[in-house]
Amino acid sequence: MAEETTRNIGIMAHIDAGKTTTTERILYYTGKNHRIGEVDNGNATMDWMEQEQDRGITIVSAATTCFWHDHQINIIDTPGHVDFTAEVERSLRVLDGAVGVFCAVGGVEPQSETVWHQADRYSVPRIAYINKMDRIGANFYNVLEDIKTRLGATPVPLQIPMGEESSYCGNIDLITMEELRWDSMSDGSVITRSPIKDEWLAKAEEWKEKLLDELGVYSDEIMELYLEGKEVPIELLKSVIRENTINQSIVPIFVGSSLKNKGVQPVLDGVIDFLPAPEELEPVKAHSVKKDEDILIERSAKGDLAGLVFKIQQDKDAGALCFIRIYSGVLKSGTAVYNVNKKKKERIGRILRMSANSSEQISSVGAGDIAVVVGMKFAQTGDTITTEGNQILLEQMEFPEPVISVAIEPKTVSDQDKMKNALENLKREDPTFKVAEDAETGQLVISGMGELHLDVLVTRVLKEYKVAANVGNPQVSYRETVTSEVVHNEIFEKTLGGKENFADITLKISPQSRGEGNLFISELKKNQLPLNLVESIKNGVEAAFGAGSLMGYPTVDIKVTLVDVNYDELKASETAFEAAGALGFDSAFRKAAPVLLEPHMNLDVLCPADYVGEVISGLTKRGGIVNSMESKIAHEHVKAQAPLVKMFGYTTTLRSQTQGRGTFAMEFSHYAPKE
Ligand SMILES: Nc1nc2c(ncn2[C@@H]2O[C@H](COP(=O)(O)OP(=O)(O)OP(=O)(O)O)[C@@H](O)[C@H]2O)c(=O)[nH]1
Repeated sequence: MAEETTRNIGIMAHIDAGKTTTTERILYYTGKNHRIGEVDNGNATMDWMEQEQDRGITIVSAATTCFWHDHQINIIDTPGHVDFTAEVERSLRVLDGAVGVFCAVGGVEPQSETVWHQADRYSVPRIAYINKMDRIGANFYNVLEDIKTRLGATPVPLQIPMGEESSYCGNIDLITMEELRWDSMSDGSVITRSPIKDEWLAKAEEWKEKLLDELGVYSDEIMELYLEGKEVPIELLKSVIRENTINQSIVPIFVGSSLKNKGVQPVLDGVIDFLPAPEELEPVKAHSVKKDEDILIERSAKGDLAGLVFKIQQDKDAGALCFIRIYSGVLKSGTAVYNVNKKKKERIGRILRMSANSSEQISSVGAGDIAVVVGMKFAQTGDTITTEGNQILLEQMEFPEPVISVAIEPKTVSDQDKMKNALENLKREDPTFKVAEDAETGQLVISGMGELHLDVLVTRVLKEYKVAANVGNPQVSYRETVTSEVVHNEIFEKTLGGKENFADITLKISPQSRGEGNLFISELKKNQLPLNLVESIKNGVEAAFGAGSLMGYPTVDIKVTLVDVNYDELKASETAFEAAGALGFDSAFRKAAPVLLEPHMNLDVLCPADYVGEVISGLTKRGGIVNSMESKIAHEHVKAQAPLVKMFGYTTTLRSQTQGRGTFAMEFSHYAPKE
């Protein structure tokens, strides 16, 4: 299929906005599904993992292909919970456009705000779909306002609903000025288009004017026709909307009720009409390993192969499924490729195109497309796949450090092996998940981005991989740093294998600002010490950065300066200088007034006005600082900061404080000294 007919899109939504229901309808109408899967029955095809069905939420993004009006749409499912940052970021990285799904009752919830802003950072063009128009309390116009004020976006409705709640019966298409109706008793496959009846005419004209007025800002041609009272051709409207959606000036708005099978097909039309095809986008940023310089890669099937592994999913039968986005060239089965990150060659076996519940084997996949390669051995999420001759790295994905951890201990020896395998698989899938061994207790500690993230990981180890294990309570991941400047002299002297090893170095250790990270620099004069030995000291210091001497947590924001050395050519060795670096750092660290840092989180809490007092006092009790409070249409929005350690179990507290009506999002903000 030609490139210009491909769309790689994500569906972004707050939990419960109806992403799964909407995706199901999309797959149904695009003819891939035989029946409509209902989330409530736990048989939705996208939610194929057992655990997702238990929890009723979508946690893992699957890439699913469907076809609509001679276009291929690859849907990259995007989780809506900020605890799954890595999932969100990795899918944003490979999609070219997105559909934001909002609930007509709840509007913009804190988590959709976070995900929306992540998409801003990745410059992803978006259209939005306001779902659940049939629900009691549905208000299309409130959500428009919310999108404007909370997301800072420019919503441009291309459709408006006829009625709301139980009287919601269809949409007015403001582009063609027609009524669109779906038979309530049917599966919604058939749309009846008819001229607008008197009842809706005034409203339709009011919103058409608003549409023209808004688009007139971007097009003199539209503005002139509008001012002269002339008809604006549909093609002109569509091309101006397309251009300004792709450059992210506007967000076209669609509306419907996925559950009632109304309003979904126009969203699919919108994906094709207004979201970009891969080759319309800027060349891709990459780094040439051989030349050590940044380069741009044309998005063409004729170029050298460049693909990004954006997801790994373990399949019980097939093994590792590697989801790869191809940016340039063609990936063919039976050929050898090169994994630049792992510096390993791999053979490409089967290539599959995935639909929600089946897969089709294909022989190749070209630039702009997405496919799954079965059984790659080394690939990990984030790796670049290319040819050996063309060593380039696509822009790397950056993930925040995990802030919470839990100890996990296998019950028997056989569980130990199973757990090793499980953790290894999970690590390949999820780069924000870390495994480490506690230096003191020898216990395995796994870390993640939040309580829910860890909970999901632990449940997968126990249930999916069937490992019997004891699991500790979640712990905050602390960091260690220094608060004063100290100069320290370290002398290393040891006879190893009959040879004297000697190093004498002087290090200055000083605190850096929060977030600056660790740094090693050398202030030695030229020729004071051979460069390989400076490198050895650096290696020693950097290895020691990994564990502070307070409690063994990683250190942050420390600058180490090598200020002097005593070099004895006969006794000097790399081993000695590396050891001196590591030991010198440890001793200097101890002297430089070290402190423990704990993660502080940004919190966004939404709740109805009646509960806001209790919510704020609850946050204050947990050591939170309320930064602002704003009254929104349906709720109060409280922004606060609090130490993560005090926020354990907050989901439950908030639920009981607000009778289930409060929601919150929490994100890492900064590290601060532990009180
Ligand atoms: N009344 C009404 N309910 C809907 C509509 N769409 C979805 N729902 C219901 O809303 C709930 C959440 O829908 P999902 O499709 O699972 O939402 P989601 O955004 O995928 O949620 P997660 O998988 O948790 O992220 C389910 O109970 C759906 O039946 C709608 O148009 N109207």
